Amino acid sequence: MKQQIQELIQASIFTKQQVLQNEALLQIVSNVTDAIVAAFQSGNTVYFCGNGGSAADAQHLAAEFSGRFYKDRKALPAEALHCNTSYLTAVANDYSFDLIYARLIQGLGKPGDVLIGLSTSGNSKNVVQAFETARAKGMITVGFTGSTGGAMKDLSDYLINIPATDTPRIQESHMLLGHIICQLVEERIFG
Ligand SMILES: O=C(CO)[C@@H](O)[C@H](O)[C@H](O)[C@H](O)COP(=O)(O)O
Ligand SMILES: [Zn+2]
Repeated sequence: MKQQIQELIQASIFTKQQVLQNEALLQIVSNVTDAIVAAFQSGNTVYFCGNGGSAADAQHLAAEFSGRFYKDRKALPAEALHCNTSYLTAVANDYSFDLIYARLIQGLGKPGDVLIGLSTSGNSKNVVQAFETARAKGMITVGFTGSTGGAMKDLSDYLINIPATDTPRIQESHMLLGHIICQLVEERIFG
C-alpha cells in the first residue's frame, strides 16, 4: 500500500516535471494570464466549465477571482457555469445535457469574455458545444485538457494540454497551472 501511494505521488510529480520542462506550454500559460488580465481590465467576465472533478476545479478557480486569492481587493467577475442546479436540471431534462453550458454562454456571453473549459479528454460534449457557442459570440476560449486536446484543440484560442493521459494526473496539473494563473492575474491587476 505504502509503495503504491509513493508511486502515485511520483506519477503526479513526473507529470508536473513534464509541464515544467515544456517551454511552449509555459509560454501559453503566460499568454493566458495576459488575456485574462486584459479581459478583466476591459470589464469582461471569465467563465469556467467542466464535468465531475473538473467542475469542482472550475468552481474552485472561479472563486479565486470572484472571492480572493492572496490579496484583499475588489471582486473580479468570474463564475463557474454548473452552479445553478435548477437551471442544470431543467436544461438537461428539457433539452440535452450536452447543451447545459452552451445555453448559458448563449444567454450571458459577450464579445471579449473568456471561457475556460477543463476537460481531460477534450471531448466532453457540453464543454465542446460551449466553446463553439463562445467562438460564435466573439469570446476568447481557453482549453485545459490532456495531451491530445481532443475536440477542444481546434476550438481553443489557447490550449493548455497537459502532457499526460491519466485523468487524475491531468487534473492535478490543471489545478497547479490554474492557481499559478490566478496568482499572476491578481498580482498584475492589484500590484
Ligand atoms: O474527477 C474525476 C476523475 O479524477 C472524474 O469525476 C472526472 O472528472 C469525470 O469522469 C469527467 O466526466 C471526465 O470528463 P473529461 O475530463 O473527459 O471532460
Ligand atoms: Zn477526481
